[in-house]
Amino acid sequence: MRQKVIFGNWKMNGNKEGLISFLKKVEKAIKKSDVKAGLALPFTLLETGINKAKIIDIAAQNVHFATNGAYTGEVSIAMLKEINTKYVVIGHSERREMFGETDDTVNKKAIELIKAGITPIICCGETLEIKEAKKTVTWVNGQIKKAYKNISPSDALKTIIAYEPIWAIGTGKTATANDAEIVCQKIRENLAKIYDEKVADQITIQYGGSVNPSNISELMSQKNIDGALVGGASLKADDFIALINYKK
Ligand SMILES: O=C(CO)COP(=O)(O)O
Repeated sequence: MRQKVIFGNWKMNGNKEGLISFLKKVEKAIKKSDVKAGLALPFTLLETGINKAKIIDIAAQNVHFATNGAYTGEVSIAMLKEINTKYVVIGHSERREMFGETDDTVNKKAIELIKAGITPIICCGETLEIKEAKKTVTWVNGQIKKAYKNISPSDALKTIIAYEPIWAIGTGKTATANDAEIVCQKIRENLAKIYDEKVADQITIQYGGSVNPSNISELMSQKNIDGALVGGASLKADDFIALINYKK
């Protein structure tokens, strides 16, 4: 059985003091369970998070695929590795929309992260326009196919996928659990076509988009939804605790 993996994505929020008290409160309250909890933090908070967190895994929200060089403002994989970063979120729709992330850069980042032993959390998801044109599955499967180009089956197992419909991010509109399940199931079928069923069956697929303490249980009860990537609701310790300790 796949383990549930619930990560908060703090986006461009938070500070050191707030993170330290958040971790103290949350780690005390997280019940021993089979849920893996994580937090994707801004670069400046990574080291604090990694040093202070005992249970929660820490992720970066972006990285550059190049080893080093003239990329002003960017951070390399080696830099993240030096501070012991275990996960990096790549291809988030906000990065695709505002910072020029493409399927090609997502693929390059995934390949280099896997080489470095860091788990990429590969984001995909459709706009409202694509959803309304009933092209969600084609779109998302296209993103996945390109993200996994030249990645071997054994390396594919070292990745996580986050399905985040763009129209559901920060809008309060969640995909219904059933709609999210259908897309996640289609992603898994696509992985089975790219690789095989055994590989597809082992890859964690998270859902993201307005996940909160009141809808988490229903989403997590779906067969093909293996966790969540949570923005807004991960910023408050009490909500994050409720998400991790969700009622099964
Ligand atoms: O983008 C998200 C997580 O990466 C989702 O954000 P919200 O949970 O705020 O909708």
